[in-house]
Amino acid sequence: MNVLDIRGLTKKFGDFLAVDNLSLTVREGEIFGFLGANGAGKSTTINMISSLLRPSGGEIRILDKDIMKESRFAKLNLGIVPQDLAIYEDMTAYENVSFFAGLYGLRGTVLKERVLEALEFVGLGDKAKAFPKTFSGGMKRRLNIACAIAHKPKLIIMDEPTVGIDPQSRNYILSSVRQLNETGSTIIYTSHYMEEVEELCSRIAIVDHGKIIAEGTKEQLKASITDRKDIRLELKSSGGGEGEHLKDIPGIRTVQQDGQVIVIQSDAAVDNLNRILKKLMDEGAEIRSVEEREPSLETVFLTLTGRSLRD
Ligand SMILES: Nc1ncnc2c1ncn2[C@@H]1O[C@H](COP(=O)(O)OP(=O)(O)OP(=O)(O)O)[C@@H](O)[C@H]1O
Repeated sequence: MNVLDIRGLTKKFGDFLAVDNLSLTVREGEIFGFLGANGAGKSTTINMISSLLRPSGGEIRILDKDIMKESRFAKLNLGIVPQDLAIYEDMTAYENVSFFAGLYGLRGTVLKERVLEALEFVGLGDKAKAFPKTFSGGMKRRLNIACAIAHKPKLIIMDEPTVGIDPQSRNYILSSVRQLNETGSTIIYTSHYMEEVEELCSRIAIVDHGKIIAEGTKEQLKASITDRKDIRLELKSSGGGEGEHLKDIPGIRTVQQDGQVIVIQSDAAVDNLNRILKKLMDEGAEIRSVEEREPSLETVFLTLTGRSLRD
């Protein structure tokens, strides 16, 4: 079954077309990656799915029901974790979750139980009476998630839920996403961290200038890029900057160096490995290992959009 069906969605701001005839289907049980560089149109699309913005054209269906015609049904079945924290500092953690659960339609004892359950789920069970102003950034992000899930929605949209938090909270959030998915929620996930998307998502859509320009599993997206390859080199030691010397070798598109590891994106058709190795050795570098591999998701993104996901 399709949890989300978007057909021909369009949003104009004056003359500017922020979302341009976008169509997308998300199936039950997926963790679906929704990727785009800054300004690509992700938030505008998400705001239309959550009825915060009115589309200029097109149709959005949640569980096969039009969200404009069946707004209560859509509200009950959708949970949104917004990019900007939507929590009230002067209300306790319990009151925050309770407020949102109420908006989503819960009442009475069920509401109380679900709020406590959601707080427990995000690891804030013992902080029900605490105020968010005493929380770390990671705890606030987790509270933001609790607010969106207490009503157990079928579809959860998470808009960059791991921005600006410590690695421990990030891991906690990533495993919560998996757990929510395993217990029956379909997830749409946006992030500027490609590793997260690569690890979590079963299917991915790339949006650029308001349009879907590629969609598929990681494997399908990687296989679609036949004209690029990644070369990964590890040096025995590094004085820094060895990769700089490689940029003018024919076929090389980008060179990224992180300590002893150099990752090169190159045209697949150009046989330049010998020249790369010779240049490094001429500079006195000692090479520990060399590996040619299929393009990473980052390379796929860069090739299709001409931009890096984190620009
Ligand atoms: N209310 C608005 N009025 C005018 N232009 C807008 C409005 N909201 C968004 N835009 C423009 O629409 C485009 C898409 O913006 P959107 O916020 O959807 O991008 P995004 O993909 O979510 O980017 P980010 O990763 O930075 O959140 C941008 O060029 C933005 O400037």
